[in-house]
Amino acid sequence: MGLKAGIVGVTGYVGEELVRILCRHPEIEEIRVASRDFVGEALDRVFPHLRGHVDREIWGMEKLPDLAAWADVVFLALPHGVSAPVAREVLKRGKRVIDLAADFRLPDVKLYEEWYRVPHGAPELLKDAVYGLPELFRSSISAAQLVANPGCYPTSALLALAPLLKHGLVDRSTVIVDSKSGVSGAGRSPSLGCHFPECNENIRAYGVGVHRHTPEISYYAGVLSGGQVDVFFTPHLIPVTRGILSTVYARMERPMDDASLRRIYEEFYAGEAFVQVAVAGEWPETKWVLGTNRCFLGVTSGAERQAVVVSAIDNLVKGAAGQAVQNMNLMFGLPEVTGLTGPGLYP
Ligand SMILES: NC(=O)C1=CN([C@@H]2O[C@H](COP(=O)(O)OP(=O)(O)OC[C@H]3O[C@@H](n4cnc5c(N)ncnc54)[C@H](OP(=O)(O)O)[C@@H]3O)[C@@H](O)[C@H]2O)C=CC1
Ligand SMILES: CC(=O)N[C@@H](CCC(=O)OP(=O)(O)O)C(=O)O
Repeated sequence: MGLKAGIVGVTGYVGEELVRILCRHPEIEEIRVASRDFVGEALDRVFPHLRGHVDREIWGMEKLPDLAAWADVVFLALPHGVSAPVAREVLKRGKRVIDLAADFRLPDVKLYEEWYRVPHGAPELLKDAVYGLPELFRSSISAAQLVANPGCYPTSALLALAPLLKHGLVDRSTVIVDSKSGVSGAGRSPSLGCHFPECNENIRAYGVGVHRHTPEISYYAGVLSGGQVDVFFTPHLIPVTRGILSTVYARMERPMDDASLRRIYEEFYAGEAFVQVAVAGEWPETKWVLGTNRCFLGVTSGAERQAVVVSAIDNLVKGAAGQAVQNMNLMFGLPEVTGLTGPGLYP
């Protein structure tokens, strides 16, 4: 097909992961990249592991109009608040945008500004944005000009919750999402909390009760179930580089044995290339998904009518760059798995 892909924010972890995936994608003809710092540098000087694979100069943000005019699709791996006006510039030139930040994930400006505490940079575009979680919202993605790639925690939580919610199996008044993330989830810019002596050999909850992924999980859980879902979400930082493990708890409306619940999950995700339901007695681990676009789910129903679902993803792949490429494949009519297959890293 020969697609031209632009990546803005290439010097971050998500931008780099996009390059890593797209440079092996058989339908990508060329990649051009932009960022704020390192302008004029060769990308393979910033990331020597890309040497011999992608040989590009990093453009500054002033070249955005050129990038947009040239590209078929532009990925925005920028912080929230920064990406919305950039999306507007690209869309103005008739090109497709996949935004990996949070600017277009929530349904309205009020909710966004309440949780993100910054003014929305392009509110007029919200109505056109499509939430890019393919396994749950596939039909609207292919025609979209603007895709809001989901947050990493919401991806892990919503894939775990969807069968329960779609089938009306659980009490929607108390859904608990307990998540652990590796430190790459916080991006490449140094911060005290991610400094090695602070986060190594340590586990800490953060954003308790106020994390900005809470409304994203609640809103799309509500869309899936057709009613309000009260989500209690707590993320934790753990001393690994990549990976998210989310454990989701909900009270079942009626008793159901393990095998029946697992069958519901297997049927729900039958035919999905990237969602695997673990066999009985297996509990997903982050090492099962590292470097892959997979989500591994383990499920059980306990004696007290509780459903417990364990969900493992790689935050940078299914939680970000891989899912964005999955969305690109859908938007351009390519097989959804193109450029995203193959086993991950182990150990
Ligand atoms: N890390 C993860 O696991 C996930 C991240 N995301 C989201 O993806 C986006 C990128 O995340 P991540 O790669 O981790 O973040 P990083 O902090 O690693 O990278 C951010 C990138 O944005 C650039 N940038 C920052 N500010 C500006 C600006 N004002 N103008 C232009 N460029 C700017 C940075 O450039 P420079 O190097 O020049 O400062 C860098 O290239 C964020 O919105 C994040 O929330 C989503 C899912 C998962
Ligand atoms: C470990 C860690 O810090 N994780 C990040 C998740 C980043 C992310 O994916 O969030 P957005 O794309 O919604 O900004 C956090 O909790 O803010």
